[in-house]
Amino acid sequence: MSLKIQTLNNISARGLDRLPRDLYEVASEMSEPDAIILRSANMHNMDIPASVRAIGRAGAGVNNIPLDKMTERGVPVFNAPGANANAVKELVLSGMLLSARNILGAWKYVEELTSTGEDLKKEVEAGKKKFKGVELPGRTLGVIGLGAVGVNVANAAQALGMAVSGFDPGITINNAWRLSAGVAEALSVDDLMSGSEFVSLHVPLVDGTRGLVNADRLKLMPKGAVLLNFSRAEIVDEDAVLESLAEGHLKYYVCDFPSEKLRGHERVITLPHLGASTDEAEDNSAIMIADQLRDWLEVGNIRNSVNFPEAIMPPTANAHRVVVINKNQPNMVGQITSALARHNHNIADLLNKSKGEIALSLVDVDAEVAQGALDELAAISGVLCVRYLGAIGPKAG
Ligand SMILES: NC(=O)C1=CN([C@@H]2O[C@H](COP(=O)(O)OP(=O)(O)OC[C@H]3O[C@@H](n4cnc5c(N)ncnc54)[C@H](O)[C@@H]3O)[C@@H](O)[C@H]2O)C=CC1
Ligand SMILES: O=C(O)CCC(=O)C(=O)O
Repeated sequence: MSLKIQTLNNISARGLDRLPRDLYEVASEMSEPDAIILRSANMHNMDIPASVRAIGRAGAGVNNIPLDKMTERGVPVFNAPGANANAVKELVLSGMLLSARNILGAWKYVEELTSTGEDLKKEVEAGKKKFKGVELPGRTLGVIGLGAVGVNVANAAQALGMAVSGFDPGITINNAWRLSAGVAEALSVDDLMSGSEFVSLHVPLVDGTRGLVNADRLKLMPKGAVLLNFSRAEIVDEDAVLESLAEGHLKYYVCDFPSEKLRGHERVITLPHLGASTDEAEDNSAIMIADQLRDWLEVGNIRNSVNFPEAIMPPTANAHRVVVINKNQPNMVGQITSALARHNHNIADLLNKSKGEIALSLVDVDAEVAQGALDELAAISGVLCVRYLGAIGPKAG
């Protein structure tokens, strides 16, 4: 078996090394790939070949991938939850410090001084009053979205002495356990914004979060507040931010998504989508994605898919595995097992899971599966895809 993996962005070599080259061909240009690994490349207008059986996002956000189209085709999309969360947290903390202490303005001031010797020292001392800042302990921070990144940001800010509140109606039990006890629960986005001198956004870009921070909500923030956006550009109404800065209401906008309008503004700090760009985050994300893709392509297991159910079934000794992906509708398992029975196949183990419109069955059959049986499975109405993985398990002793 040889599997072809196409990369659409630079992916850490430590991750790609998890794909053994006797089994995998990995390249940025290839025809008919079995899977695609990417970071921020925009796949929405891409012609995705029919050969693709998986997409792996080496990161968190999947708004650059046509999820609905992939679900309709029966293609799982994976991401790497939490793999880059510490990197983003550290940049958010940097952003808070850059804005609280006016560091970039102060640095620019010094860079532009042309005097020397004693005159330089005098100018330094005379000029520094323009850059007086504030300290973080006691300041209020509101975190919108308490997922992998948001919880890290909230906990770190609290450890620095800030008074932190958070809003996330969909917080997972796991993230609720990770959250420091002192982080207060805001009742709504409006409630959070009206009580926060710093607001940091950590929600995915979906229909419900597009334009989440608008002119009305910016007005709720205290005068002199700082907004940090390391989520996605479209979550914030950029014109409203520029207006609020011009009115002297918002003090700083710190974000990871530059635009023509934002660039050059003295109270906007934009970084080149740098949140996840550390050695550690790039390695973690690529390793996680490579391992998950291997588990899916070779064994049929699904971990951390955003459009497919979690499905993990240890291979049965001496069995041959069939993976069936179908629309989540009644009587599919019955039809799948009947089709196999018609070909005298005995089922050794079976797992069926569903999520939204998609269902997946992992079927371990105790002998090699005939092509006729596979054709019959593929012909069942509602089946989107059938994959025959063959003998994947240990040999019985
Ligand atoms: N700048 C960068 O390089 C990076 C940016 N990101 C962005 O940050 C986002 C969050 O990343 P993670 O924390 O890893 O994702 P996550 O999936 O762990 O957390 C997202 C959280 O947002 C919550 N949420 C969704 N809609 C909400 C709403 N309307 N109000 C409040 N909470 C809401 C969810 O319940 C979830 O707990 C990503 O989707 C991505 O867009 C993530 C990593 C790197
Ligand atoms: O891979 C990157 O550099 C971007 C990371 C990111 O935005 C994400 O993980 O959502």
